[in-house]
Amino acid sequence: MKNIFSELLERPLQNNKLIKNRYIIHQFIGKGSSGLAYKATDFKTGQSVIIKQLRKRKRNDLHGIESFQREADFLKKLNHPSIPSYLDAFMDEHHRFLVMEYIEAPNFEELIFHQKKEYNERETFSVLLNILHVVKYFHDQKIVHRDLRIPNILWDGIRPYVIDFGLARSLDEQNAVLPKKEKENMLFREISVQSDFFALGHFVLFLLYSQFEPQSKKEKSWEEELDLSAAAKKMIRRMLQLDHSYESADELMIDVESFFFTDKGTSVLVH
Ligand SMILES: Nc1ncnc2c1ncn2[C@@H]1O[C@H](COP(=O)(O)OP(=O)(O)OP(=O)(O)O)[C@@H](O)[C@H]1O
Repeated sequence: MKNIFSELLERPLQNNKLIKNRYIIHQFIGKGSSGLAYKATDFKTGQSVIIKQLRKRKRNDLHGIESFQREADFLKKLNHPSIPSYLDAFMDEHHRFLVMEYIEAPNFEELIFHQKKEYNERETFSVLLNILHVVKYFHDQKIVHRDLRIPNILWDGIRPYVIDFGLARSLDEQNAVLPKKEKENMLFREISVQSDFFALGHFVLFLLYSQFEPQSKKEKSWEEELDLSAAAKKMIRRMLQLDHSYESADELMIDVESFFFTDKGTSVLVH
């Protein structure tokens, strides 16, 4: 009960509030499972930033603090134009905060469901290839994201951006004991590169379904509903681990690249 009330009473910080004598809050963006997010300006540098604030109910919870800390550590370690740069982390008497570069781009949830963008097969796999360059970068650093869902991938029309490393883990922790709720969702949450490909399989299906218009009320599988090339089906089946799974981002990238040399996929390569 206490948690429900403290959650309801957890009011976001007010616009124009100054924190750490440095950051001015402009806009409350939303509440996620672990924190509240704000758009702000660092008035020392003039830069737009995102400030994440650990939720009240998580601030004494070891898992909550650890995952907040992990996200800060991974962002510090990663240095890539498609991943927000780590800027700062600090505590005041009530809260923990993480500050990162603000990325001006809509996410795929916004693009598909609000802007009603549609993606055909070639466009979908072109977007995927661009994302795989980023995924390869962090997999090479032995980091798996474990939450590559449409709200966590942003797109400015040229470049993808991967945000929210709150569930990311190091591949060195492959034998770590996962919380029970993560165990129930092993294909998404396993500490392995395959869990990121599994999530990307679902990501690809979200993009492909943007063009889909149901012909009947009968529920069918994606393979029956979508009119896909054999190459596309094969890649998605492997990402979803219905057939033997991909071992690395390189292996998947080779398949995506060769898809563009088949009839269906001429030259929409954007890097
Ligand atoms: N670097 C960034 N640039 C722009 N917007 C961002 C950035 N990081 C986060 N956001 C925005 O803030 C929202 C919340 O951030 P994030 O997903 O990292 O928080 P979370 O608490 O882990 O949320 P969830 O539980 O939904 O995964 C995102 O949906 C996104 O719209």
